[in-house]
Amino acid sequence: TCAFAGQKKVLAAYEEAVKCGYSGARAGRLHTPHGVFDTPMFMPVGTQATVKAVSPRELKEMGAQIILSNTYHLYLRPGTELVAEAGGLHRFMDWDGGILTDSGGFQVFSLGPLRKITEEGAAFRSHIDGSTQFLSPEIAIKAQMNLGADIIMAFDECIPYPAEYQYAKLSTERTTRWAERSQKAHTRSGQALFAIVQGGMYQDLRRVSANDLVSLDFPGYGIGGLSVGEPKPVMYEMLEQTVPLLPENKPRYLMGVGTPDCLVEAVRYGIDMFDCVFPTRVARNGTAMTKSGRLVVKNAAYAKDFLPIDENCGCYACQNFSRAYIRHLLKADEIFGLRLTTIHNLYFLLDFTKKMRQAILEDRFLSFREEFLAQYCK
Ligand SMILES: CNc1nc2cc3c(=O)[nH]c(N)nc3c(CCN)c2[nH]1
Ligand SMILES: [Zn+2]
Repeated sequence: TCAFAGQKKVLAAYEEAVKCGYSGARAGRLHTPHGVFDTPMFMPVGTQATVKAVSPRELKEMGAQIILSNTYHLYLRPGTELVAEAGGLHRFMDWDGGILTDSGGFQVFSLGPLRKITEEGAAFRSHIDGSTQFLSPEIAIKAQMNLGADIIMAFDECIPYPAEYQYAKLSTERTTRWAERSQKAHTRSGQALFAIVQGGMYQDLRRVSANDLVSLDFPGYGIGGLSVGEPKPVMYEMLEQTVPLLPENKPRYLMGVGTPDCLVEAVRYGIDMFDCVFPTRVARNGTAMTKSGRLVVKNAAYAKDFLPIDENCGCYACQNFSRAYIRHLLKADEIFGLRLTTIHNLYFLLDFTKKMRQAILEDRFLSFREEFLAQYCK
């Protein structure tokens, strides 16, 4: 069922399937124009309209439901009007699953040499050609309407870590005003706009940010400003302060997270959606993810290891190739090597979220979490 909020049909409606006992963990289903998707879910990152080294067919095969693309990059190159002329991002990259675009709020501060932030927006220099650029809530929303993702994000400032209380306070209040401007600029029906909770690492600012954004009534909520170098216990503390204030019948998306241990903790607090470049990025330098931790398949130790990366893994790489073969490819700088480690790492995280969902539905999530954390060395 799709919930209705005000006069707009909420397309990322959230029907909660099961709530698990003591924890806030829940298994839900997310309704979008491109399908109904299961949560908890991991979203592979396809920053420039491609998940690096894998095809849409392979993504579908490994169970990807929603993938993420970045407005910042596509706005600078090839331009979001061009993508709109091509028929929108789904057509352009031949992906018929769900797409979520980030608003640029993070990339502006983490990529381009930042020029200046004002009430109006953020001026910066393009990391591609150094040209002076400007993003505001209105520009970021227009760009995302051009791209045509199923879920788009409000324009925000990801507060750096550490940050002074006063700066975090002023920035968070501005991000809330930017969320309201994002909402007013968002005129495309059939597309859900999520707000992004900020507040730095300050409990009171996190609560104010969450309450202010909830009163503006969005169909879903991102939790931003985390996984920016803070200690994990601080991230969990911010989740504990924030998640309970968000509506139970709306999706919660923890931005930029993360490793399996962070995922299982965040699901316990009630997070539904995740994205992270980690699995694809470490794959490209020859590191594979397993339930016991990382396996640097490039290491000499695996030169004559004819077993798969993980013999219990159902991915294309583990079903057909050995560690020795993948190590050989990586040492020889063969592109297929990167493809195999990427396929494995994405499959691992997609499968991990599926296993968490199953555990929640069978009301055994807390023991699943215990067993996983006991075996996984960070
Ligand atoms: C890797 N850590 C991380 N923290 C983030 C915070 C925000 C954040 O606070 N705002 C936005 N718009 N994006 C963020 C992202 C990008 C997610 N793909 C983050 N990534
Ligand atoms: Zn595998």
